[in-house]
Amino acid sequence: MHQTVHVALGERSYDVEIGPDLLAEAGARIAPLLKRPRVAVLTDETVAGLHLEGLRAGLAAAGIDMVSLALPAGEATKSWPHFERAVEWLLAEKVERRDVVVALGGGVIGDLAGFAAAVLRRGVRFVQIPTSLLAQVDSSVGGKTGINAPQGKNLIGAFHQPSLVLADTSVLGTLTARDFLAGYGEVVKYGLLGDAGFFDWLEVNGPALARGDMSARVQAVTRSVQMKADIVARDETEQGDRALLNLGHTFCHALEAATGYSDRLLHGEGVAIGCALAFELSARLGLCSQEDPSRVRAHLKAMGMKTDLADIPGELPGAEALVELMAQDKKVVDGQLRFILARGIGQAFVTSDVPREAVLSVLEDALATC
Ligand SMILES: O=C(O)C(=O)C[C@@H](O)[C@H](O)[C@H](O)COP(=O)(O)O
Repeated sequence: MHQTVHVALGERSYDVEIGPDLLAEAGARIAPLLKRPRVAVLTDETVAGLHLEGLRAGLAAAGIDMVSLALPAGEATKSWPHFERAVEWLLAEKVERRDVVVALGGGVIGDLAGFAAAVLRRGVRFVQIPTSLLAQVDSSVGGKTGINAPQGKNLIGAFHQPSLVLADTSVLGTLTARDFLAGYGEVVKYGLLGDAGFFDWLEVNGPALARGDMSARVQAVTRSVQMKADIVARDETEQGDRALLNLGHTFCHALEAATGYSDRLLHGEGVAIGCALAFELSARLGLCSQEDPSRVRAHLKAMGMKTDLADIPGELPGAEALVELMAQDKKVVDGQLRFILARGIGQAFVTSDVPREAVLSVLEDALATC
């Protein structure tokens, strides 16, 4: 059942291994990268309780020692204080330039550990062991690392590719339903941005995925990672096409900032709502038919996911304030915001030709239902 996706980036190329029970094989798979049999593992407290001993045993089976630091779970950890703590710990552990840092966790840990590895002694290698669906299909692949700033999401960071990604699909079984569905938001994104057939497949197989069907999970993770690998190989540093992977994220990042990176809205939940809004905006601009946003929302709802701004608990700021938050988006060029819109399901494209009034009107209508 194991699959391998190769990310072709010249001397920065690496494999993404996907399948059940990979944690037990971690030592054998990481060993070829090591100059000495020792790794430093960054993780979070929740994941540590569930999977750190499994990783320790997998490494020990290949004679590899590990030291570990567990940070608090949650998006608030992607911030300067925890980043500083992680870097200082790696220095205290005397992690050397030829050593390997391991990120064991979801997107927060992967992004933070990757950024720590990028700056430690001006760059050490790192291995991603993503434990959430979101991290397996998205954040562990492609080398975007970083932390959030008070001004916005992921505003401080570096491109730093991992040397290997081990996506153990068995560990998805320990996710809460909420976390699994948040990650599913990123899976749906791939169908929406570039593969209508995959979206059709998800409409049929999404419920089986959520129930834990391992073969469906491996298939969905592999298709998602393959799509991401192809895009990243064409455009590693987001000069063009890579921005397609940002479908739904312009709205999402503004909503995450507006909710204070709190438990009110998980990143993947914001992506799902953001994709629904991006399709609504596309339909209103006459780019796609009105059936497309309806179909997107129908599938998200059928999966029991957050779809509307009304699904976010607590107060939200007004439409003007949300658009203002978007001004910090990394896709802004010469002060002009760029959006990922769609001509249909599977047909996303990047454009700066979006009237501010159209964005405001989509948001005002969405806020009116809150
Ligand atoms: O890898 C990418 O490129 C993406 O845009 C994938 C996104 O799903 C991911 O959330 C990414 O971290 C967002 O990047 P950002 O540059 O918009 O912060």
